[in-house]
Amino acid sequence: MDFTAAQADHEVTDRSNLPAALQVRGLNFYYGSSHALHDISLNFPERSVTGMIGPSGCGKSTLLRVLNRMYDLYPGQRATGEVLFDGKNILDPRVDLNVLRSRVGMVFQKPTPFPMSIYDNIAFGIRLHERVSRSELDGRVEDSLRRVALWAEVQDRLNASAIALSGGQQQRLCIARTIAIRPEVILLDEPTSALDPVSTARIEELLDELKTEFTIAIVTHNMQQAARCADQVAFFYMGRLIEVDSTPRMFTTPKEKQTQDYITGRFG
Ligand SMILES: Nc1ncnc2c1ncn2[C@@H]1O[C@H](COP(=O)(O)OP(=O)(O)OP(=O)(O)O)[C@@H](O)[C@H]1O
Repeated sequence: MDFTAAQADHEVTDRSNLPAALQVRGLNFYYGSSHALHDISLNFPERSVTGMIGPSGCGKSTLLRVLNRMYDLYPGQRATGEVLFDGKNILDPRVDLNVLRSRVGMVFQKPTPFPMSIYDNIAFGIRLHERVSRSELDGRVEDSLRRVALWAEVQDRLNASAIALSGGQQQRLCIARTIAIRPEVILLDEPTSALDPVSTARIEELLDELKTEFTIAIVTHNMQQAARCADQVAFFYMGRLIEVDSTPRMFTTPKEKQTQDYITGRFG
């Protein structure tokens, strides 16, 4: 891969010295008796993008779903170890999951707007977590839509159904919905895999802006995307974290042979 060309338009810097917003320590994860993640330890530096790459089935999405306890919705799935967020282990059963998920937001592969108006898609989550006046709500909706560069396209049809938006617009709406709640961390699971190249580029530009304020973790199959967007990249293989490093080092001088084989397209 031509790493320099992939990065040309994006600022990717070594932010690994920033304090970690999330610290994963000795994490193991099980789907029933199937051991899917093995002893993962990984820091997510604050106000940075961490890219998670690796072949299908290596555990990227599983790790992402641990970071906001999404797996808790499914019986038989369990995690051991620690994920420290603000000094507290979010795997602790006493953690309030509504609060956690308002602080650690998630955007999925397929855009998932609610079957309601564009305005209500954003307002819904805000109303769920806070008591705000109508004028403040209007301001928050507008601000969130502006942040994802959607305001100009939808300001005249805020009461129209979100389902009528294009796929790229829907995904930006889902990101707006997530940031409207003012989380600290945003998790994105292959957020552009269902989008065309123009919509993908817009989302990637957006991530560059959002990282000034939020800590971002993104799962991607697309190595050019990881090179363009991420400040650090973590490579997973068969449920293990093989290597994590700053993006330039990861793509130019990976330490492990498995990483090298993967990024040069020898498998995966
Ligand atoms: N609900 C489930 N029940 C049982 N096993 C599961 C479940 N979901 C995932 N797994 C298994 O856990 C492992 C990790 O899966 P995961 O979806 O995290 O991988 P991934 O790296 O995100 O893959 P992909 O890139 O294909 O999305 C795989 O072996 C998968 O088969």
